[in-house]
Amino acid sequence: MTVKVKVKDLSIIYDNGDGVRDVNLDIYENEILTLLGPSGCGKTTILRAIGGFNKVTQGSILIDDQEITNLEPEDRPTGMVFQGYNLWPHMSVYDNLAFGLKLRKVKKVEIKEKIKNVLDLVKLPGIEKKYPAQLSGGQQQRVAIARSILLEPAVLLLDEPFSALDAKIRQEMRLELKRIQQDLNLTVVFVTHDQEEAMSISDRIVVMDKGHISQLGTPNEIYDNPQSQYVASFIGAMNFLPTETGQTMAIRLEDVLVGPASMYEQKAEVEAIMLVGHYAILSLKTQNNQHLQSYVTRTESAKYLEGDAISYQIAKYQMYDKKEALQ
Ligand SMILES: Nc1ncnc2c1ncn2[C@@H]1O[C@H](COP(=O)(O)OP(=O)(O)OP(=O)(O)O)[C@@H](O)[C@H]1O
Repeated sequence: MTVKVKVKDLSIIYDNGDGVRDVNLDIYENEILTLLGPSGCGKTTILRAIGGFNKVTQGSILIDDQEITNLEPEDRPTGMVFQGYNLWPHMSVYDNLAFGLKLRKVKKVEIKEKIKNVLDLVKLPGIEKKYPAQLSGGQQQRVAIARSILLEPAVLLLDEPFSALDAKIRQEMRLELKRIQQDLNLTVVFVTHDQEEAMSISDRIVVMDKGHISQLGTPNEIYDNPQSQYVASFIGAMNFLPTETGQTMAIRLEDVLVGPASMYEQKAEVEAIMLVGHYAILSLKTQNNQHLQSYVTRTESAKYLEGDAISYQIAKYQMYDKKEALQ
């Protein structure tokens, strides 16, 4: 795999001491790499540094083996889309899209052609004459992405681009982005604090915690093998049970198998049944008064009532040292 962006020993320390420290990261060509973590963990700081919007305290950033650490944003082969839609409200979609191309002295007929093609790509054909205020949030964000793509960046940087959109449009936009990225073979660095979003669009995810990388891996690697309790708590749903040895046992909800009272060795009582669309979450109280949750199908959930005696088995779990505080 070709390394497109290399982040080497990068530290960015703000005046108040916050920031990111000693970040090392290789981003491959044609991948969507997501920086994921809670607010303030340093995702945006890294993304902005790649785009040239943050002063680097130490370390370097290379794109296609060329050092770009101190270049101005406009001199880098990157395109950035921010949280808001950042279209110019007084300009038509056409003028918004044409702006960067005109600066690059692209010929008028060519600009027209490129804008037509990119609007087809983001599935908004024929909206050249509209103004941003006449578009929905999702449409505006597609235009913002189209504007970045038009300049053919080597790397597309997206900072929570869908966070202002409602859940359904957000999901559609994820699929759209994945399609566009594959159509154009783009290298994308994506920032989000939404683990579901990260899981669904990324080739690889960087889970961040307080200015450093906690874990880097494919969505499956991170889901199946979280290397710390912090990562385990951040990705997907988990049961955390304290053990007698002072460690914490982490169990995915799908790894708690439940059945009638005689089925498994471990016994429990049904505390609550919560329907969540096509499946349900069964809450159990174990014999030593611990609480466990399990995913069951709707059909399965209909077999139980609160207070029923049932049995369970833990199919898979991981142990973490208690020393590591849950965040
Ligand atoms: N310009 C700045 N000056 C001082 N501190 C800053 C500045 N920008 C960010 N920080 C601090 O640096 C840390 C990392 O911030 P950053 O914006 O990168 O986090 P984030 O993970 O992107 O968070 P969010 O999801 O809220 O955007 C935070 O503690 C933040 O308060």
